[in-house]
Amino acid sequence: MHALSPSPYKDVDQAFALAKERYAGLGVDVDRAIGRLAKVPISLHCWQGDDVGGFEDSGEDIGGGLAVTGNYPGRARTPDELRADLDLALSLIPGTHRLNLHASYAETGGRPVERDALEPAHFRRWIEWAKAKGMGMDFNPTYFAHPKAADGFTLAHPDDGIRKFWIDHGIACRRIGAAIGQALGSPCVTNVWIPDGMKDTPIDRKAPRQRLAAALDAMFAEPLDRRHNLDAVEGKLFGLGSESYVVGSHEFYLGYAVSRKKLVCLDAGHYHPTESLSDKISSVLTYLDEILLHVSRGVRWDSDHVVTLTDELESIAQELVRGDYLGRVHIGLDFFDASINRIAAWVVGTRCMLKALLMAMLEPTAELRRLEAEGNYTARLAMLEELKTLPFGAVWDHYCQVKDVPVGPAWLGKVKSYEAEVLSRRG
Ligand SMILES: C[C@H](O)[C@H](O)[C@@H](O)C(=O)CO
Ligand SMILES: [Mn+2]
Repeated sequence: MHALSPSPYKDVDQAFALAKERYAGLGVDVDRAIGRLAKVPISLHCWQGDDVGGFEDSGEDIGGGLAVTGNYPGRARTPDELRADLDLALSLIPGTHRLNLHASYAETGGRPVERDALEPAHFRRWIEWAKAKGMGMDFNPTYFAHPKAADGFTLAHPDDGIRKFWIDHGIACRRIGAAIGQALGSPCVTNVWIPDGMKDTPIDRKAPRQRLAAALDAMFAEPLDRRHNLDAVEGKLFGLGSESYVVGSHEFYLGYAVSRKKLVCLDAGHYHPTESLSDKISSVLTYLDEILLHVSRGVRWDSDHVVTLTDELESIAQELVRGDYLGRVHIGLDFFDASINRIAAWVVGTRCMLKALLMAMLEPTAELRRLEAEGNYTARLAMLEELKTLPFGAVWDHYCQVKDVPVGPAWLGKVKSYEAEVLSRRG
């Protein structure tokens, strides 16, 4: 037990010792699994903390076919509040992680700065904050909540001037991404998602896609050091108000990423409900060196519910571990829920992602592979079901304890105290 860990669970060590024996009986080295998990950063998205509001104070609606529901008190209203909330969330999640920031979270000293004129200096305080915590950062141009995106088109806009504005925003953001990556000594994944699409059946599906490809080429023209910045492109099946046609579909971006050597971003909420992100990982990694994940949870029309330990989350983690893909996959989260405590949402989602990875790392994969290769599908199925009730929780509790974060639901008490002392005082 970690000397500094005040845990209400006196039996964590004992349970861990028994669990370790159980896993060892299956040939699984629990300590190795824990060591592997500790090396996996999850990129926490800033936008869960303030309902995707950002700090531009432009008065614009979120737009872009995105919707945040709920009015739980305590939304972060300033960058300092958001950083304080993230500080608390990160203190309740085992391991060292990353921050995923949107361009609309710039700090411009109260002076409005247009998005095509943003510079690394506007993110200096975020970079300093991450550096002090030994964290890396990822970045996103913001193609919504802006008058020039009000008609639902940005990089595929038919108007040359508007398209140019958004290309220049992308150029500015790639430079900011590179500055972040250089400052923090870890490549920044700069992910492009645009809302462009149509509510009803378009006549011309072709021209907007041709404009988007050309706009992306112009935006990506400047070569940047891959040690500092990695470009990613994120597709989507539909959005609110773009139900019939999305210019940047999955197929569009997969083709773009393969032909231009970019990362594709797979968002778990962006496919037809009968499709699963987990099945796409090994397909796209056959052709791409690296990808970005936006781990989310789609529920009916909404693509962005808080991540929980679902079968699909377990499958995603299994694919990453079984395929030995962790060095090629950047794991980010993407959800926004304003109906519950926003810090708790980060903690639940990130802890679930880590739990799923740990479960996958505790799998006797070599043995399961052997059964499959022998065609022994009966034993494969039986083993997969038996593995589900192994004492995984005891290993997770031990991991939280050695990483000096609360074991079990004890973290919720810290969030509730912060809610009473800090969040409830926000207007
Ligand atoms: C706020 C993000 O950029 C956004 O969620 C995007 O990644 C997305 O998934 C849009 O549906
Ligand atoms: Mn996403």
